[in-house]
Amino acid sequence: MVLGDLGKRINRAIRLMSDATVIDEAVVKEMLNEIAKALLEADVNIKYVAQLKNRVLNRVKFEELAAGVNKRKMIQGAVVDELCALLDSGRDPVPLKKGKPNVIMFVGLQGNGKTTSCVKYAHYHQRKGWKTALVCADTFRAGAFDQLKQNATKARIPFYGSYTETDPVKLAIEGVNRFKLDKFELIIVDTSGRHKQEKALFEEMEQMSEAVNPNDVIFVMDSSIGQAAEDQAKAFRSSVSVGSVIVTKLDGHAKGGGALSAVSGTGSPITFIGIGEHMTDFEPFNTQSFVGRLLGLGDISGLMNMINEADIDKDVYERIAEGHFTLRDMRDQFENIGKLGPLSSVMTMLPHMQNLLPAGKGKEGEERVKQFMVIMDSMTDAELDNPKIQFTTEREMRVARGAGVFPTDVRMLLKQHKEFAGVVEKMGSMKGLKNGNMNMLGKELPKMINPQMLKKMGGAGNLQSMLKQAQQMENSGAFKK
Ligand SMILES: Nc1nc2c(ncn2[C@@H]2O[C@H](COP(=O)(O)OP(=O)(O)OP(=O)(O)O)[C@@H](O)[C@H]2O)c(=O)[nH]1
Repeated sequence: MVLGDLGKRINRAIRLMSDATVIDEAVVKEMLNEIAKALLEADVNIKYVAQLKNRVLNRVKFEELAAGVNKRKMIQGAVVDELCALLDSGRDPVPLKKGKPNVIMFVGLQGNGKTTSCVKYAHYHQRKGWKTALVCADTFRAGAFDQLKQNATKARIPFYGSYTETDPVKLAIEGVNRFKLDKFELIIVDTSGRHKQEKALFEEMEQMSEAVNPNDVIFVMDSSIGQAAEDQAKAFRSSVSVGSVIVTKLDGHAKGGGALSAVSGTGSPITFIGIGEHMTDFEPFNTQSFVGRLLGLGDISGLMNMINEADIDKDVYERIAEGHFTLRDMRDQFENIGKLGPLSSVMTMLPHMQNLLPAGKGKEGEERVKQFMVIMDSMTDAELDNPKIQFTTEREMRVARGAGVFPTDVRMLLKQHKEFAGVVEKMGSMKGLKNGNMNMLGKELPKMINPQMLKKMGGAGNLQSMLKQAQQMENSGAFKK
């Protein structure tokens, strides 16, 4: 999870408070001091940290609390709400209009991730069905057009640019007009940056904005500058009408929390975050979801949206409900998860699941899943489709050779499959599960899971509440079949 350490420290402070025999003002103050320390180390401005502490304390008036009130839950809720408030700009982003040409201009300093984010943004919307195109109006940095061209080609996004034209405004107008004629719905204009905020950059931005009349201006900012983001965001806002912000490089910076809160403090909504160099290392930003994942509480509604949007094979869930789980089903499952997004991100959407992936090990888990898929690709159809398959040592060695791995890797895969298949078989024998009886599943599933793993998932209670949330989402029609 992005900012995993910050989340873990806040979580630990909340847990210590919850474990205290008596929860009084002193215990709550101690918890808030720990949370404040963690936030300050993430470079959150001291003024916001003090505000958060005061607001939580004001909400928990001990002398006025009625008997029987669940103090732990109430205090936890207050902390979550105030963390959300810390990241909430109070303003909605500019909505995009389907079926119309939306011109979006990207601005930011050089090297902050503007070009990369333009392509990620285009790719994200293209996957959601928007007719999207890119215009490279960065004539300042040599190589900017090549970078955009290469990435746009990889993502199959139409683009416009020139190696010879030196006037960025002229280029932008030509590109936007061409794509408007072709009825593109999202026309993204990448503009030049500079190493620092300087007159020439702001003048160019103003001219460009007047010329292409954008529906939205997105400011791209590197999170590594922490709370200094406030001044940068204000400077850009005073020059062009910035509608929203994309905060990049949150994958590697301890100061990310400071940057996010500082930007929100300027009143510009953060719409996306960049969490790596790859095209899919890009996530929509929503305060509730972000705080939920930061604290390991999960984001079931975000996960359901991802599942609905991804083109995944849902038949495998039917087979599981019937109690069958072959190696091919396991392969399909891995493929489905891969379609949702990076494994490390998907895991944080499930409550307490990030505990299963130790800090910084998300990529390792992803590599392991990829390796398992290569191993399964070296098996025969008969092996993949027989739920009770037994491998001889000879076959294990042959499959390992075919996949270019060690026989121990093959054995590890078979062991995992056997464990899953066992749970699935027991689930299949439970009457009512096929009709989606989550209550029954909530009671029975904890008995089938290895106790250590169950503990890491937050215990039986958490598993039940997770299933309940999923059921509520399903009942509300959020999960389309
Ligand atoms: N780790 C990480 N790297 C990123 C992220 N976003 C961008 N980068 C990297 O940051 C570097 C600079 O990104 P660019 O997109 O070229 O920056 P730019 O703002 O367009 O720069 P100019 O075009 O010169 O203004 C590249 O190496 C990117 O791969 C991110 O979210 N995480």
